[in-house]
Amino acid sequence: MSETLESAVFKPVQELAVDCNTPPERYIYTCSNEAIDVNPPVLDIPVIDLNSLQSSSPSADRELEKLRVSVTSCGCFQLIGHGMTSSFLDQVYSIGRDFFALPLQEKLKCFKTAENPQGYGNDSEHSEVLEWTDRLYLVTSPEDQIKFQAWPQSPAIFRELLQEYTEKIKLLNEVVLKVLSRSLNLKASCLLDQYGENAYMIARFNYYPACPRPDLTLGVKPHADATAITFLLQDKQVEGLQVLKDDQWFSVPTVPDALLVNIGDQVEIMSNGIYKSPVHRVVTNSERERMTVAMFCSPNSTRYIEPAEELISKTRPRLYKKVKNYFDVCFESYQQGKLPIEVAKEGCDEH
Ligand SMILES: O=C(O)CCC(=O)C(=O)O
Ligand SMILES: [Fe+2]
Repeated sequence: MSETLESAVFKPVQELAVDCNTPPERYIYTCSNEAIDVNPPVLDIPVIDLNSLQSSSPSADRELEKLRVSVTSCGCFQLIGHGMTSSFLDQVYSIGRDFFALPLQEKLKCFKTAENPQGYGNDSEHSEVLEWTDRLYLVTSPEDQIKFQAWPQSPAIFRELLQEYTEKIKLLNEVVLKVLSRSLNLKASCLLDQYGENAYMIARFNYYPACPRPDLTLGVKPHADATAITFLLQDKQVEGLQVLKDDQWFSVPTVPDALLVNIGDQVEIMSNGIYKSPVHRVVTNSERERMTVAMFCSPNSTRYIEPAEELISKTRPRLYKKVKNYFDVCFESYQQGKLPIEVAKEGCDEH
């Protein structure tokens, strides 16, 4: 490999975790006064069956109501009946697991750079509190944004499988946006029309090595996803995701073959805040590594999104302004030390 400046200072957490008794200072999460609770109560997240939602039987209405309640109360739901087989999801999962099991030299062939943030790496070049995780971050759609040079050559099936998964999630995302519209009493195409064509899809394989002190470090710090929708393929063996609800952390269980569907900031905006993008974080495990595959779906950066007209009224005024390229909003918010959703709210009545 040609060693870049970035890869020279890169410290994979995977390597750090070997023979580590205490995480280095930079990984100690000091941003909260409370200790990290690795075993909070379990969140009762409804399991939504897409087959049942799309059927013409009366159970479809019940399922739609369950979806509405679930998204209103926790901003996410567990989706089954999505049409992807268990063995296909296992294959998607294993291309990530196999990639992180490669020797470092091999993984570094996909190393991200300052010019191209896609690829393998973590945030160890940054100075803030670091997260106990390594990642493989790849734009998978639209085609002209894909940087295949950052995609692993090994395992050999990686590219074909991730592209197949992308196509399946693309279709699933459209269906989910339609059922979310219906659950808000909007016409089925309402959210999808705003979402538009040539949307962005990003795959992020999150690898969390076992950590000697889960009470001191986080796999991912508290955040809300900047997406429209996130689909998360969880680790079947090891849990770690937590969602903040009513100012308390809850752990998210893994449901076999379900995809966890997370409402992102951009659906929060389009729904005029009826659906909230949940704040979540990831805790580590002292015994076992964990890996997840997140698929982030967002409108194309040229697209404007705003609260649906039908959801604005005298009693429920418009809460967010019209925004374009939410990644720019995120950057602006980061510079101002605010949450992106707060920036989307500023001066909304002026637009
Ligand atoms: O790994 C997880 O459980 C969640 C990861 C996550 O929140 C993210 O990638 O945005
Ligand atoms: Fe997230």
